Amino acid sequence: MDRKEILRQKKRIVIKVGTTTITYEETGNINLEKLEKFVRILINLRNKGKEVIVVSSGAVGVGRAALGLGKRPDTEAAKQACAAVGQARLMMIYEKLFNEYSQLTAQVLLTKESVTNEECRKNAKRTFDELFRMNVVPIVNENDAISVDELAYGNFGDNDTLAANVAEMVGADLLILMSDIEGLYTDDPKQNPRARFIHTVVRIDEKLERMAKGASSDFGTGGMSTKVNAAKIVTSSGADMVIASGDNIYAINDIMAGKKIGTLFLSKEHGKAVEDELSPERAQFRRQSKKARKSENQRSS
Ligand SMILES: Nc1ncnc2c1ncn2[C@@H]1O[C@H](COP(=O)(O)OP(=O)(O)O)[C@@H](O)[C@H]1O
Ligand SMILES: N[C@@H](CCC(=O)OP(=O)(O)O)C(=O)O
Repeated sequence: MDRKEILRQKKRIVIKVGTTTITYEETGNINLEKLEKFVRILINLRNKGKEVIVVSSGAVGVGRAALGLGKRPDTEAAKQACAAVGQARLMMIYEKLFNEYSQLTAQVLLTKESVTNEECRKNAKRTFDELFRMNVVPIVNENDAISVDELAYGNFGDNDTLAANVAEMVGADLLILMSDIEGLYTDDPKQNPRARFIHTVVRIDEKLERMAKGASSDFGTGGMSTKVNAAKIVTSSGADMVIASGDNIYAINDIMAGKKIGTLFLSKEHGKAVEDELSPERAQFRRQSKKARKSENQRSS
């Protein structure tokens, strides 16, 4: 089971772009050239028959730049006001770019309840299903102007976790996180020059979780720890996940073609298959234990 085999057949894909991918670090303004390329890549994926959902960060950063705030806003109200300004601007630009190719988009702003409350989750899923049926590309973000989960606590709603929850909700088979770094290292390479790159993650354990630290830039939020958290959600739901650098936005095409770009987190099922390929004895032991459990269950029922 190789990367090409796994990635080329993906059908429903969630792609998350971080603030650092779509804005200029020095100014916080939107990188229009990159956003335009990104939109073309998305439309091309649709032309190939794939279904895509975008999870786009950037509301706070873009709002902060638009309002001319030099430093990161330090009150919740200021961050939320930035998000309200920035989200509208961001959507206006996405809308304009998609419109050039007559592709309809939709803004879907979610809150924690959209995922944790069963009724809201059902509604959100129904909306996504309908949007897919209508050939619309949903552009998702957290409803930052009213939600405090992400802005205040930096966990649930950070967009890495949000993207994972959306991928799980819509039954996506692949989540791609475009970041300011090419993937997962054994430690934060910005702090530790001896950190080594990890191409494939077969299984997420505590050791791996400890490697992933927080964000180091002024605009990024979650860092690697929220990405590994996202990988846990996604790989348990049966999908694979890739983290890659948004510096080269065309990397999305290479990922879809199965090239060795970024860090691939294998779904639990694929991870087991790879482990079994590496160790046939282990595969045999697993099969035998499964058989023993089955006959034990049959005896006791
Ligand atoms: N083990 C690690 N491997 C790679 N990057 C890491 C690791 N631990 C922490 N990081 C940091 O995570 C950052 C990426 O996350 P973040 O700043 O939230 O950006 P984005 O939202 O664009 O993905 C990297 O720039 C890096 O400094
Ligand atoms: N929802 C927030 C961004 C949250 C977030 O996770 O940001 P990032 O680390 O840039 O992906 C916004 O749109 O500004």
